[in-house]
Amino acid sequence: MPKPGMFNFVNKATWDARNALGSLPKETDRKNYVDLVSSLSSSSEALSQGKRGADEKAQESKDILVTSEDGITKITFNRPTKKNAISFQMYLDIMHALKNASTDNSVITVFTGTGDYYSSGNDLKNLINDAGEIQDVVATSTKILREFVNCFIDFPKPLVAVVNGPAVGIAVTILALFDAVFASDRATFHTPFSQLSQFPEACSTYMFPKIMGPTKAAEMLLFGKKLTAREAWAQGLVTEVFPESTFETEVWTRLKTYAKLPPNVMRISKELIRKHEKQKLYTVNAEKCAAALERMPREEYAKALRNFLFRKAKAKL
Ligand SMILES: CCCCCC/C=C/C(=O)SCCNC(=O)CCNC(=O)[C@H](O)C(C)(C)COP(=O)(O)OP(=O)(O)OC[C@H]1O[C@@H](n2cnc3c(N)ncnc32)[C@H](O)[C@@H]1OP(=O)(O)O
Repeated sequence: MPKPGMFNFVNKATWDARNALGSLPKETDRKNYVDLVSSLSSSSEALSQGKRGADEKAQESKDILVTSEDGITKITFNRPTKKNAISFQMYLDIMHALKNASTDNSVITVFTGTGDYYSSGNDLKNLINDAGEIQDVVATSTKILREFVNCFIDFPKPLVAVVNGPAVGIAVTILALFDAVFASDRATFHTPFSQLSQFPEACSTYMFPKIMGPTKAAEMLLFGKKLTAREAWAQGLVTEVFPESTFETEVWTRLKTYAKLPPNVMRISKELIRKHEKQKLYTVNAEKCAAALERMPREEYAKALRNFLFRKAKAKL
C-alpha cells in the first residue's frame, strides 16, 4: 500500500503504525489487536465511572459548597448566618475548588451564594484572634490574597457569577475578572474600601477604570458608592439583570445552554481574550499586595475594624 498523504489522517496513522511493527505473523498481529482493544475498553469504563462520580458531587466543605452537574461546576458561598463573609479557610477552599474545576469535566464554572446575600466580602474577623484582639496578620492575608486573585486571572474556562443578593468588597472587585455576571435586581454592589482604610484589591484599580471609566470607578473605589444592580449593569460591571421572581429559573436555564457549547473553542477563545492582559494583571495584583503590606495605615484600619466589630454593642449604649 503506498504511503497515504499527510491530510489523510486515519489512513496515514494506520500506515505508520503498521510500518513500525515490521512483519508480524497474522495471528500474533490479530491477538495483539484484541488485547489492546480489551484493555482500552476496560480503562475507559473505569475513567467514565470516576467522572460520573465527580459529576454528582465534586467536593464538600462547610462554608464553600462545590457541586458539578449538567456540565456546570457550581461554587457556593455557604455561610448565610454571616452573610457569606469569606474566612481564611474559605479563600483556601475556593482556590482548591478552582484548581479542581479547571481540570474536571465541566464546561463552565459558576459562583453564587446561599441565602439573602451573595457575599459580604472579606470576613473582618480574619484579623482578630480568639481573645478578640486585633492582630497584625497583614503579611499572611497579603500572601493568600495574591494567590487567590491569581487563581481567577489564570482560570481557563468560562467563569460566571450568579449574584443572588448584595455583594461587598472583594466579592465585588473580583467580578471584573469573570466572563459574565448575572444579577438579581435585589443585588447591590458596594466597595467601602476608604471607609475601612483599605486599598481596592483583585486588580480593580486597573479593571474598573477600564470597564466603567475613571470617574465612575473612583466613585466606587475611592468614595464607596453603593450601586444597584441596574446601575452596575449601566457601568458594564454586570452582564444582565433579572427580576428576583424569575432570577434562578432564567439564569440556570441560560447557563445550561451555555454549558452545551463546545468546551475547547471557549477555552481557547478565553485564552486569546486574556492573553495580552495577563502579565499586566499579575503586576497590578502584586503591586496592590505590596502596598497593603508596606503602606497600609494600620492605625486607621484598626479603628475601622473596631467600629464594625463593636457596632452592635455601641448601638445598645
Ligand atoms: C485573605 C485576606 C484578603 C483580604 C481581602 C481584602 C478584602 C476586602 C473586603 O472585602 S472589604 C469589605 C468587607 N466587608 C464589609 O465591610 C461588610 C461588613 N458587614 C456589614 O457591613 C454588614 O454586616 C452587612 C451590611 C453586610 C449586613 O448588615 P445586616 O443586614 O445588618 O446584618 P449583620 O450586620 O447583623 O450581619 C449578620 C452577621 O454576619 C456578620 N458579618 C456580616 N458581614 C461580615 C463580614 N464582612 N465579616 C465578618 N462578619 C460579618 C455580622 O457580624 C453578623 O454576625 P453576628 O450575628 O453579629 O455574629
